[in-house]
Amino acid sequence: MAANSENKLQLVHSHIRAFPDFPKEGILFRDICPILKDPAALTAVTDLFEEHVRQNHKQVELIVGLDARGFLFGPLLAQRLGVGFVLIRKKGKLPGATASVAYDLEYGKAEAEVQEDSVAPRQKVLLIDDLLATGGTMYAAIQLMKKQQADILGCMVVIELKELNGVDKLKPHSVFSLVQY
Ligand SMILES: O=P(O)(O)OC[C@H]1O[C@H](OP(=O)(O)OP(=O)(O)O)[C@H](O)[C@@H]1O
Ligand SMILES: Nc1ncnc2[nH]cnc12
Repeated sequence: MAANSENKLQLVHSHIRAFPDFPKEGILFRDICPILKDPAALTAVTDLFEEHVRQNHKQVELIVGLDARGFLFGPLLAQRLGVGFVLIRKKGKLPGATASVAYDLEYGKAEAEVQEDSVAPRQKVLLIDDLLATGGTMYAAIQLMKKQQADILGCMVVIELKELNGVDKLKPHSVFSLVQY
């Protein structure tokens, strides 16, 4: 990896905090708020995602972000790439006709929705979120994109919690992560 990219990764890494027992006992919560507070760190995240997409997924047509923290990184990346951004939201937040799917979280249960007219059949999409834990949220997003008959190019996250094996749940789809724990 180029020295420049390595420096950017270190900058991102140094802007992630860990909070034990949040939101429940036994969960080590990885907090990305310091990244958002430092423009250099947020630019580094966007640069690294952009570099990955330009090298591996030139054909991308839409960035699809997951509620809520995928919304913090996705639109910045989409704007850089000159493509659109689509929201996958928790149930009950999107107007109009929606498709939905239920899923399990590391610390609970939820239901995800997308507007039916947001992605056209065979559109090439990349999914983005801040963090991959069990992979339940990203798996639900993949199911929603399949319902839309999208062409899923891959998934991207800032943080991957490797011990939870979320990547296995998402196969054969690829997961690109900046920081791994
Ligand atoms: O891989 P998983 O086990 O599914 O967990 C990862 C998801 O959990 C967090 O979101 P959360 O549902 O807490 O919602 P928030 O973004 O609204 O805080 C995180 O931002 C991911 O979306
Ligand atoms: N450990 C964790 N830290 C932050 N967000 C999460 N979402 C699911 N697990 C998480």
